[in-house]
Amino acid sequence: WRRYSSRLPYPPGPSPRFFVGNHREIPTVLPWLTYTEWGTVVGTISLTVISGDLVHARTFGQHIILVNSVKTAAELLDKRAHIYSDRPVLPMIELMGWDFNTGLIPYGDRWRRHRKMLQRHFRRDVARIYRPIQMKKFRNLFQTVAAAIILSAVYGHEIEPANDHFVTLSERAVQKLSEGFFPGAVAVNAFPILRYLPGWLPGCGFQGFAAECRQLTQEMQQVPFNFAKQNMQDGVDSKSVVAKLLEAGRAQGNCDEKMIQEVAAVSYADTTASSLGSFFFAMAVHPDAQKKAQSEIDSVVGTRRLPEFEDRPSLPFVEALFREIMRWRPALPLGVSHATTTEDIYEGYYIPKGATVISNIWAMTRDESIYPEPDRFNPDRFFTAEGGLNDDDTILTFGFGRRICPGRHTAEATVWSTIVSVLATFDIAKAKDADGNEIDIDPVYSDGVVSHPEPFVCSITPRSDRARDLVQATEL
Ligand code: HEM
Repeated sequence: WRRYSSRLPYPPGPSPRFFVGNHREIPTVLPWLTYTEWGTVVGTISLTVISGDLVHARTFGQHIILVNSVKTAAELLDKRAHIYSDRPVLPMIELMGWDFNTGLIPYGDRWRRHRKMLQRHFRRDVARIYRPIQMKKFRNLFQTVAAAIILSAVYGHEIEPANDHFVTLSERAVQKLSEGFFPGAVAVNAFPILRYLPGWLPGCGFQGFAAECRQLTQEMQQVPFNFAKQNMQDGVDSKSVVAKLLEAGRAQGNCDEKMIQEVAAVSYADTTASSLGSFFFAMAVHPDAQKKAQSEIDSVVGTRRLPEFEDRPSLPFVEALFREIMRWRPALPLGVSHATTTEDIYEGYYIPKGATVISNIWAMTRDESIYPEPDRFNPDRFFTAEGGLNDDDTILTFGFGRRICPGRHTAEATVWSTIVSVLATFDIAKAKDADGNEIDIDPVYSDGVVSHPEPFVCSITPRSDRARDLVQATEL
């Protein structure tokens, strides 16, 4: 089988050059756009025949498999999850201290233990416990709303409205992770031996960068953990995830504090803020969709109270709007790369062991056969001809298979509750300049694993005196 399989071709893709492979074609800016093009273009100078669903490229010795369709992602990453659930080995990640993160841990026992802890506290039924916090924290600005929820649930820490120490630590570490792919760093990932060279050698600037990042990743794990542990010892906190994990560990006599620190820190290096930014952007430029959602909320909920999670099934248009935000601007356009633990054959193509497998969520959310006019923001696409919500409720940007985002139930509830609470009480629109002209909004989305809109100006005004009074008077 081995002899047979190694004679099969790799999936189609750009022709590799000697030694460097396709290193020069791999884009450094918004790569998901180029990868999506590779899935649709047939034959250019450097491209051989491209079938679309599966594309093969190579950088130096590393095989890269791009999965461009939901169907193929389901076949490989879900159904063959026993093969496709590893992560690529990137020495730079370890040098930067980011290897504590569940999302980057190789498939195996340590990952399994992490996942079990996370699932215990974030699975669908447990995620309901955080609903009161989700509703309460809506009062904060949207940039900090996600961090406020997760830090309160995980560490029992109520964040400062601005410049919160814990939030800053996480933001700086996440920022470094996105920056960590400059040329020197890419070279270490391709040639791991370089990690042993001293920082003063030319081209070894990555060592200093990595040391700085390692310091941050350690602090973001230790500082909030010590806070929660101290509160627990002082008898102030027994409800946070950290307090519960410590208690359970101690009761079982095998309390792995390091692992609890890691798992807790994973939860607050969170990406929910990207989706919230896209929501404000979408609402400012699509007033019709906004009005439609507001009318639905007003007619179902009335104006004497704020929406609750129990209202969710009665708000189909808000549901469609939520799905469309997550589809239109997926927070992780390329997900998190998987890797194969053994070789595989798919539709006559050979996929080697150790290949990096990239789920191109951007391409999947732009599949015209499922989402006509995919770049248009259109929540109505989630309704059937009969007027009911269709069954397309899988949020692709949470990834696939055994490595699918374990925080998805909490994240989904945070995004939904923010959408519905904001729309019930505020109007979002384009801001106006001094002459009263509307200021156009077209935010640049950042590169990196998480793509979020760069800050933009928009107007957020209370919908009416009644709504404003309600917000002020209600003990949220
Ligand atoms: C809108 C918000 C979020 C989005 C779009 C998102 C998306 C993702 C994606 C695409 C992956 C990789 C899936 C794959 O490998 O196929 C992932 C993994 C992960 N996410 Fe999320 N996530 C979000 C929020 C959260 C939250 C709130 C938490 C914590 C409670 C969380 C914890 C994790 C962890 C621990 C992993 C690694 C799982 C593993 O490798 O086994 N995420 N997420």
